[in-house]
Amino acid sequence: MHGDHLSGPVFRGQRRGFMLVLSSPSGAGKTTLSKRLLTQNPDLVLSVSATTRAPRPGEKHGEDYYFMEQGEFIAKTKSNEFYEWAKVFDHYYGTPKGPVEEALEEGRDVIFDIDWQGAQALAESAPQDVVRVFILPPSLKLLRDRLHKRAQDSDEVIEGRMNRAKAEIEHWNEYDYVVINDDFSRALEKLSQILHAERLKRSRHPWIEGFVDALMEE
Ligand SMILES: Nc1ncnc2c1ncn2[C@@H]1O[C@H](COP(=O)(O)OP(=O)(O)OP(=O)(O)O)[C@@H](O)[C@H]1O
Ligand SMILES: Nc1nc2c(ncn2[C@@H]2O[C@H](COP(=O)(O)O)[C@@H](O)[C@H]2O)c(=O)[nH]1
Repeated sequence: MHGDHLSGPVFRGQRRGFMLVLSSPSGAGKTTLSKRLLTQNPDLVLSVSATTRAPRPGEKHGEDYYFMEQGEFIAKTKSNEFYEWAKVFDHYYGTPKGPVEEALEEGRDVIFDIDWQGAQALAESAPQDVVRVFILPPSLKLLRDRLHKRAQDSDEVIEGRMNRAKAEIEHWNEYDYVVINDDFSRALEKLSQILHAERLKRSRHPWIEGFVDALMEE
């Protein structure tokens, strides 16, 4: 029965995966939201970025980021190993190509936590495969509070990130969806709804054409 292909492992390979891209000003909650979405959906793949910034307490190489020196990062840009890369808050960040391509070809959806520059680059390179979600904080005051409560950056770094917040927010209308992360559970539920609705889109299920043809022949 073809309808069974809409869920479960049989579904894999029936379609190419898509890229669920989350952006927001720093501290709005996209990392926390994406980690929870991944826990709820173990079939989703996280795109682990490379960065030249130093690890925060508790961050693990290969899990949160691939931490590397600037020289190694630049060499990788030259050998075309990134889908996209950008300078954000004085450090380099980039999306390694290999794991993302592999996951998409296996029909697995990949979640990204990247800035507006990265989101634009992905959407330009693969417009059919990219779903963009912008996460907004309820207010700039609460954004600052969250950055302080996270307690992982110096006051100077936090001020730098707050100074960039409006420049990031200016790109909100380039995104397919906007979610205000006020109540965390509600924001997570919205993100989950976006993921599941996108998975059901007709354009992602070319096999349905054959199913309808067969139906019409009955
Ligand atoms: N809805 C929420 N209400 C209150 N606190 C929240 C909410 N969502 C996330 N937070 C907290 O806000 C802080 C910042 O969240 P997070 O690190 O996920 O932001 P981010 O957008 O990924 O930031 P960055 O771009 O700097 O990586 C964390 O301490 C997180 O626990
Ligand atoms: N264009 C890209 N932006 C990225 C990537 N990985 C992370 N980011 C963005 O950088 C800032 C800062 O992140 P932080 O972990 O230092 O707080 C944030 O907006 C991320 O979304 C990437 O591969 N490409």
